Amino acid sequence: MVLFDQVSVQYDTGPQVLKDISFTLAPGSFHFLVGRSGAGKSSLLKLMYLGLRPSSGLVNLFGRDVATLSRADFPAIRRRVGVVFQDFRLIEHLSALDNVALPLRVAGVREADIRRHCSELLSWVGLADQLNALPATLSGGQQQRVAIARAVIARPNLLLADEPTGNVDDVIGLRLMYLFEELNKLGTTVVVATHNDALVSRFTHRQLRLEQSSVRVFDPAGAGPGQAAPGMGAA
Ligand SMILES: Nc1ncnc2c1ncn2[C@@H]1O[C@H](COP(=O)(O)OP(=O)(O)OP(=O)(O)O)[C@@H](O)[C@H]1O
Repeated sequence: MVLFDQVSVQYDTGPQVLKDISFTLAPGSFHFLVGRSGAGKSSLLKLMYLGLRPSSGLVNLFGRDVATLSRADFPAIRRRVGVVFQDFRLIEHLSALDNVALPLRVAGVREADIRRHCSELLSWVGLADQLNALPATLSGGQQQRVAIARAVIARPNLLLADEPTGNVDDVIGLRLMYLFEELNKLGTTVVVATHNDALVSRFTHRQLRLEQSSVRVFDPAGAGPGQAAPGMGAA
């Protein structure tokens, strides 16, 4: 599903943000991505949704080496990836429902089905009364839930969530995690980047730990720290 081999990232003339990172994500796996602020979590996620090219090394998504992809290949890959951005990136002139509907409209789903699916999911995340609200009229936590609903509505193969519980209270945070777990049970590979150690410790999912530009795979359910190498550890 995802393979990184000796991947490094450097922005312009700055220091290396990620250095020789190698890991694999097996289809259907669930990982937390943890590390202090500035450790490179968002950069690593960007590599997985074609938002950034590695400075060196190999990134393989869905069996394709991203270095060999042309711009024309991007939309098909991106349709398979749901992203919850740290800053939400909702379309300001569209209602909550129409923001969530975007991936389904791109996929050509029937309008009646779109309205039904989107209202059901928005109700499930506690926004039944805000279907027609514009993003600017919603709180940060409500906008975050709209962003999450938009990322999961089309059941992506890969879900990447950047601090998806950063703006909500613990109860809603847990509910959103359960939503990700449900999606994972249906086959979606999930990566959740978070600072929230308390949340991470409630689950036994594997962790990609970013420290000093390197990644280490930790399996709380297993024998302890593992090595991060292609074809093992996170698979
Ligand atoms: N577009 C960019 N240009 C230059 N430097 C960047 C850019 N994006 C990120 N960086 C730098 O790369 C490093 C890693 O940033 P990144 O956002 O990936 O970390 P993070 O772990 O997601 O942080 P946070 O938890 O605070 O969101 C930081 O030092 C940041 O300043």
